[in-house]
Amino acid sequence: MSDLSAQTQKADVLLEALPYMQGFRGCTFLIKVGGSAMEDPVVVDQFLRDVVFLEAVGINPVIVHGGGKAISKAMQESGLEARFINGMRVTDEETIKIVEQTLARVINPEIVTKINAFGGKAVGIPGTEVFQGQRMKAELGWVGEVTDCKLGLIQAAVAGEFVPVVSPVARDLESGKTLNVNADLAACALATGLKATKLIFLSDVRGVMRDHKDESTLIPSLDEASINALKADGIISGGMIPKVDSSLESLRGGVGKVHLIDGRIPHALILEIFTDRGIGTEIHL
Ligand SMILES: Nc1ncnc2c1ncn2[C@@H]1O[C@H](COP(=O)(O)OP(=O)(O)O)[C@@H](O)[C@H]1O
Ligand SMILES: CC(=O)N[C@@H](CCC(=O)OP(=O)(O)O)C(=O)O
Repeated sequence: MSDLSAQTQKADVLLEALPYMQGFRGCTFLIKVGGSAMEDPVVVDQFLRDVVFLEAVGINPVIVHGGGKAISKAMQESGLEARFINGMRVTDEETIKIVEQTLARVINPEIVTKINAFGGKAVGIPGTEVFQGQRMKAELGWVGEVTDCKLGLIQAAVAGEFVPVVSPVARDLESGKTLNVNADLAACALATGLKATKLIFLSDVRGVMRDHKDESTLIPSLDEASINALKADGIISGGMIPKVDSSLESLRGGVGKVHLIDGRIPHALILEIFTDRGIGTEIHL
């Protein structure tokens, strides 16, 4: 290929992105990055560069991060066994300390530092400053659901062109203590509060598939009726259930569209948003 045609191809790639950039200027995208998509530091770097790119073209990215795998590892190092009920970590007094420490001292600062290193501006915001909650079930201990979001800090950060990076913990309205919140549910609550144009989940699967183990069975687009049918058939199970259920709730609450993408694919975010063919599963009402 001649130098000139290679250069022209680069221009074509940029021009394919142009209508998306024009359409999304000033829009808020809530991006949830799961612990399972944060295993490989090279891919995390690529993802965070994409976030800086989004911000640079006038989109307002807001990040809610998980950290389930890192929390389980920290528990193991402290001699504690991780236990889950329907995807929720059973969280006793000792566990909530580990959850808070892992999120506040390891995961959150890592994301903030990297965004800053890539030339963006990020600010870490503890979920307790944003999410108000209540305990879910006695058997889960200090696990909460979000009852309200305080948007002041997020809006101030966005106005100052900072990317807010929020951890999945909430302030318990009754006791004032910290509650451990499933990061998917925290992301949905915040996306709804912000009326985000898009809610994007980065996980460790291609999207919703008919057969987990066969990527060629990826389902590109889903609505409420098809989700219910797939759940009834047991095709959507485990960790995917809270993701799709809370996604539908967010859509009903005013979020524009939900995307499930594979965070292990290099530059998954840019590919999903700025190219004509998405790479994951799109959920709409
Ligand atoms: N139909 C399905 N398609 C894809 N993944 C599914 C499906 N049903 C269940 N899953 C499970 O959902 C998991 C993703 O949810 P989860 O583990 O909670 O991710 P994260 O840690 O990123 O939040 C997948 O790893 C997969 O095991
Ligand atoms: C209540 C509950 O289960 N909280 C989660 C919070 C982190 C999370 O959800 O992280 P991922 O997105 O990486 O799974 C936990 O303790 O693992």
